[in-house]
Amino acid sequence: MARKLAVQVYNAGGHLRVVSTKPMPGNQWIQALTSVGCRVEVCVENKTILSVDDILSLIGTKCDGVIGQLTEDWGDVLFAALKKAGGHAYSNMAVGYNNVDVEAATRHGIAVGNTPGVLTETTAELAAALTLSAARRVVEADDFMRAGKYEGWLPTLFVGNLLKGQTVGIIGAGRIGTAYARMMVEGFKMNVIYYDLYQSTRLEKFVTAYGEFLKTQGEAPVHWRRASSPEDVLREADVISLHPVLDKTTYHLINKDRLALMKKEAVLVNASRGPVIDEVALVEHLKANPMFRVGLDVFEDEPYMKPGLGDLPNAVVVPHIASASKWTREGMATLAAQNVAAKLKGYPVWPNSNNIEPFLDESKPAPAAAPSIVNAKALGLPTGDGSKSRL
Ligand SMILES: NC(=O)c1ccc[n+]([C@@H]2O[C@H](COP(=O)([O-])OP(=O)(O)OC[C@H]3O[C@@H](n4cnc5c(N)ncnc54)[C@H](O)[C@@H]3O)[C@@H](O)[C@H]2O)c1
Ligand SMILES: O=C(O)[C@H](O)CO
Repeated sequence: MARKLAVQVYNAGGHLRVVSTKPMPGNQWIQALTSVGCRVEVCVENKTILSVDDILSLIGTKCDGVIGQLTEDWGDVLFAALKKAGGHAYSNMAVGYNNVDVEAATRHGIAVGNTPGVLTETTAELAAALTLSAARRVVEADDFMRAGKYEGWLPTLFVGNLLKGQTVGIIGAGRIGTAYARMMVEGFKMNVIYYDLYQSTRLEKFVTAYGEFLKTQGEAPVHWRRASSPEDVLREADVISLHPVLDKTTYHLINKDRLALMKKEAVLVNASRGPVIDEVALVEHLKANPMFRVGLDVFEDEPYMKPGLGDLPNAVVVPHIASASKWTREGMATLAAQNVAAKLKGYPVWPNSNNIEPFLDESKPAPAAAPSIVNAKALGLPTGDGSKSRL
């Protein structure tokens, strides 16, 4: 018999029961649910990652919708239980949903939401921070300083890489990859080479226009190139940042053979998902190439690092914090709640998940639509901007 987990209840009399597996920041998300008649139960158990059994006990025998986290295994067992409890809606509080078996959800008629857009710039900024930290050896130098080893300026102390005028490689030039590329182009006048399954005309147009602008300032223009393979990017770029989704096509996209193609002094950044890199191969590569550096926000077996990674001075490692700004995390919670609330109310799905701004504008009521439902088509859900009613 599953253990009962501690929950905090909002709007106890609400007729629709929605569970959030974690407390989430801000109040707007609770408001989005209670204002449409939901009783909201937030799991406050002191346990970082909930098991499937934990979540089964939270779902119980009557549950209309759930907001869950990327650390949880949302597969057939949980969707079957949610369906049996009368549920119709699930939302990840994340844009990535590789922890969700969307086919299983669809089979059980459950809509799956995610939270695109609100975290694009925040995540790209952290990737940029990791790039700078790795290129300029910020963490190594900080450790050295705190250890009382600094005896005075030296011409050879912590020499790193200059970014200006170098080439940045993007693998996965979607929302975040494009935002990161723009930062590196505008900030450091880097040239861009990218690999994606689709053409990123937005990125290409931006780099072309910025190159023209630089020319008017009497500066060298920047250039872009779309590569026909990840190998082209790895061979050519001085900095490579990974921003694809995690699926079968990107699992271990960076492996031993591909690491060997990269420049000896290249910087590799990953703020996508850990399994995009074969982390064992990466540890070996870092050991053999001390001037090769990485900045990692995500790890293959989170919360763990592969043996040896944490001992290497040429790796900067942070605990999956790329979307961790107050505005972004509150916005993610709001979008997740709006996905669930709108589905339970029978509202349509917002037609453009690349523009979710109207859902985050607190000065106006949110559109009566679900911001982003990834299996909307498979479930045959209608799309619409919700102009007929408001959430
Ligand atoms: N570290 C974090 O905290 C954090 C925060 C936000 C997002 N993410 C991760 O970043 C990912 C990207 O988010 P986004 O909003 O930019 O998504 P997006 O859908 O806009 O971009 C993903 C891009 O990956 C491309 N892609 C898919 N398969 C590919 C392949 N085999 N090779 C190359 N490119 C491929 C897609 O065509 C798309 O352009 C998310 O799925 C999530 O896993 C991590
Ligand atoms: O996919 C996501 O949204 C992140 O990993 C958490 O922000």
